Formats: sequence, C-alpha cells, structure tokens
Amino acid sequence: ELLACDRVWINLTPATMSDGYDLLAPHALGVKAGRIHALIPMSELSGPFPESWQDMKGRLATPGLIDCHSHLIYAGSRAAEFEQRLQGVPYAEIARQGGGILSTVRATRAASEDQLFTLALDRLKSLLREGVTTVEIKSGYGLTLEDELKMLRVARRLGRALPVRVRTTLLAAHAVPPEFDADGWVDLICDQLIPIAAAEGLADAVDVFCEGIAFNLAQCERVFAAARAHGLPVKGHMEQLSNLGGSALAARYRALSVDHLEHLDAAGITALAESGTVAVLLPGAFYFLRDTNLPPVQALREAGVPIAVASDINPGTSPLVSLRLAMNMACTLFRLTPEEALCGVTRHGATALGAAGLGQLKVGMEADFLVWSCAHPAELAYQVGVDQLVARVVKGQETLGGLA
Ligand SMILES: O=C(O)CC[C@@H]1NC(=O)NC1=O
Ligand SMILES: [Fe+3]
Repeated sequence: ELLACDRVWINLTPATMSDGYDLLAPHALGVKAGRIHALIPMSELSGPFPESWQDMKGRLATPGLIDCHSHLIYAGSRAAEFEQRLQGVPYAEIARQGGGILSTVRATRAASEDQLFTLALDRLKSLLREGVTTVEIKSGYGLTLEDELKMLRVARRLGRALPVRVRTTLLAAHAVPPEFDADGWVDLICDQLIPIAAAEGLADAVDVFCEGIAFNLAQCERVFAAARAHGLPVKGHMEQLSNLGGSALAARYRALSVDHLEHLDAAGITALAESGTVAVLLPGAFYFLRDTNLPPVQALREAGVPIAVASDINPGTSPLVSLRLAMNMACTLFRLTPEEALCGVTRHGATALGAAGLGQLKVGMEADFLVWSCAHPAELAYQVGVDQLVARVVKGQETLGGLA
C-alpha cells in the first residue's frame, strides 16, 4: 500500500479527530493523488524504509485546521472607534457619526479588487502559518451588486494564490446599505445577487445577519428561499445580541450552521439537533464586545448538536487574526474542553462548510494535515502565539516553505 503512494511520512502520532482526539500509536501516512491512501501502524511495518519516506520522529499529527467563519476581506480600520468605545462613547453615537459596519463598507467600496486582495493576503498568511488549511471567507462589506461580487472574486483569487482551500459565502444580508431600505436590499439580493453569484460559481453558501439592527426573520427567510432556489446551502449569524428565532428558521432550511448563539434558547437547540445543523461559536466577538451572555454550551452538548469554533475575523467585533486564539477563548470563556475546541476546528468545522472529505485523518479523506512540535493536542488550545508547525500538507503537498 505505502509503495503505491506518491509520498510517505513515518513515525507520526496521529490525532485522527474521528471521535474526539482518537490519538493513535505511531503510524505511517501515505498520500496518493492528494488523498490519504494509507494509514498503517508502525508496529506492522519493518524497515529499512526508502530514503524518501520522511521520518517525523513520533511527532503529533492532526488534520489541517478549518476556520469556518471569517470576514477576512475588508478595507479601512475601526481602530478609532475601538478607542472611542473604550472611552465610553456609545455604539449608537458611533453609528450616528458614520462608524460601525458602514464605515468599513465605504472603505471597501472605494478599494479596488487588487487592493482588497493585498490587504487580505497578509491576514490569510497569518492563519496559514498557524495551521489553517481551509478558510471560509464572507462578502458583506460591499453592499452593492458590483462590490459584493468584487469581494467574492477576491476570495476565489486568494484560494488560487495560496496553498489553502477557500469556501466563499455571500453575506449581502449583513447590513442595510444607505441607498436602500431593508426590504429593497433583500429584493436585490434575491432577484439579482444570488442568481448571478450562483451562475458564476462565486458563492459556495449564503449567510444572513438575523438581528434587530440587521434583518428580521421574514427578510432572512426570503434570502434562504432564494438561496435554496439556486442550489446554495445556507448559514446564519443567529441569536448574537437577541433571540428572533433565527436558529429555528435556519434549521427549517437545513442550514449548514448557525453562528454566534449567545442568546440561543431550548426551542432553537431542539430544532438544530433535528436538522443536523452545526453550532459555530465565535468567542472573539464575545470577548471583543465584552459580552457577558454566554452561549448555552452544556445544553448544546446534551442535545448532541455538533459544536464548531471559528475566528469571525472582522474589523468591528473580532479583529483577532488567529484561529488558535479562538480555540483558547472557546475554552477559557465558553468552557469547551481543548478536545472539543480542536474538534470544533477540524471535523465539526468541516461539517459547518458541508466539506465531507475534510477534517479527519482517515483513508480516503483529503490529504490536508499538520505535524506539530508540541507533545499533546491539548496544547493547541492551551498555548497561543508560539510557532509549533513542523509540516503543513495541503492536497498532499508540503507547503510551509512557501509561507516564509
Ligand atoms: O462590525 C462589523 O464590521 C461586523 C460585525 C459582525 N457582523 C455580524 O454579522 N456580527 C458581527 O459581530
Ligand atoms: Fe461574522
């Protein structure tokens, strides 16, 4: 089996993530045509081994990390309003002064595709260096037909430029642009933007911000129905600041995921358990907003709802460009275990993107895996800011060299 492989790594200690860590004894891992072709215990092999088989000396191996929720592409900065907020200026006042999402919208509309690409590239490289091999990137700062499509094109271009899988999400229902009222903007999303994005293959999913300051249940349902009509799966920013019943609506549309969930209730949890929708926790926004209303983690566990963790990188509520920091916060703030946090950025992160072949070390899965210098997988959520990657393999190709 191993002799048939394009490339072989030996003496790996795999955390397969197929059921919790599922930490195995040392194995050999063989890759063929970008997929895991063999995963064999070293105890079943006897040397001498071919020179080309790379000896990883017993080091920990995990699936590539999956950041299933980011707003990585944007121009401008919200640092000034961060400073104002810390000085006690209320959100409403900042919004009245033109701050908030719409200030990022103005800067993103004014930026060219090239400028947005260059700005996002550095953020994306930071994620890749800490082990992210798949990232979801949303639109949502253009808020015109052309600028939303521009953002999705930049996302697709990022996936071609770097050794990473990019999943794109149309989040035009992120905020109401100044030129429309909410219903008028939802009309354009449903009648023009979703059809074009689907026809041009620019969007892998459609997302909404279901909130009092954004779009109501009826408007979100119109967007979901239009997405379904064009064969696109849906997801939603749900129950972040209040409970409009967004998660139950998303479950009715068999959404891939619902995200944030600080105000999720029992009815929503029951609906998610029935639909198989993933609960994506975004501790970066909770932390940065100094929120105190915790998502119902224990109730989600008891209902068997899969829990994922993501960065929610965005300039307003989570300017924290690190998935491992999000893992650490999911443990320290939301009391996930390190094992749940790692599952949340591998197997469950893959499910939140509908990416069946990703997120586990198993024969037949995509050959996206990482080799670490740390001894135990719990360290990945425990420690932040230390470069511990020894190898980063995407589609069976070693990629760390290209990220220097
Ligand atoms: O403030 C921003 O720029 C985005 C806020 C961000 N978007 C969303 O739907 N929820 C959030 O916290
Ligand atoms: Fe978000």
